[in-house]
Amino acid sequence: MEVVIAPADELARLAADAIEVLLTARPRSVLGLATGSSPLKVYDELVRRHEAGLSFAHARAFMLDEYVGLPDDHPERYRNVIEREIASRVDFAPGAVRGPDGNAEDLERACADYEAAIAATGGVDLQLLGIGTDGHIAFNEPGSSLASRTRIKTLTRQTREDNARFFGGAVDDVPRHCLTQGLATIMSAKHLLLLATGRAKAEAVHQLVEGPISAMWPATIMQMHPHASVLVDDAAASRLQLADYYRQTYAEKPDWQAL
Ligand SMILES: N[C@@H]1[C@@H](O)[C@H](O)[C@@H](COP(=O)(O)O)O[C@@H]1O
Repeated sequence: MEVVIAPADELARLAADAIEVLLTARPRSVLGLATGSSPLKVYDELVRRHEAGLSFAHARAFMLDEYVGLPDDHPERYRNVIEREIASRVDFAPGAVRGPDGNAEDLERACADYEAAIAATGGVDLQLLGIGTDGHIAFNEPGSSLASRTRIKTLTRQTREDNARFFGGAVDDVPRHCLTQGLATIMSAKHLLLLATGRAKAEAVHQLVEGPISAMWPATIMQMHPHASVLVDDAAASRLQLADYYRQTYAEKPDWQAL
């Protein structure tokens, strides 16, 4: 696991670099897109690079998760968030960006179909991730099976309170259920790239990088991934025990070594 501690703008550039290198080498790559505020600067940076010539025309993308039961046109439905923040701003082909269907009549079937669709592409090449204050990735809340696949989950009160800011502050308007890629689904991606900024994420980041692997902090499963990059700002890094070592490692990183 590589930990990079840097200002948020630099983190966004590093993440965009990794995506640009991938798409340039293999235009048909499969990207994993995340919602939440953490990846927004990365998406802005990708849009700038798209305007400078980077193409997504042959790429495909899969979203991590979706609320259950939000109307199709609700602005906070993750499908609409991804469309607004990135998909509509670059040149993905129609139908190239997919998410789990939180309004399907048969939700279990929708989860199984989603797993099959990801597998049919050969799997996600680079998965962007944020982290919840309780250590969730996608919507894998504490207690999630470390071997889980896409399924229905119940959101914790903490996550609904954290996300209430997207619903005008009204926690009761935040859905109680979601469909989410499981931890094993996420672990199948070839490169995991997690972004976290702000002091509210400091404990979750400490557990993710330095805690024991446990379903209580689901993101800790990333310690088992052979290629995981954790990009954090000073505030999110403020509880890391080995912060000096991570800073030194990044400062001494050879020029030829990518994330
Ligand atoms: N399902 C999403 C996660 O994918 C995201 O990583 C997390 C953190 O969000 P933010 O980046 O806004 O802090 O919140 C949500 O619950």
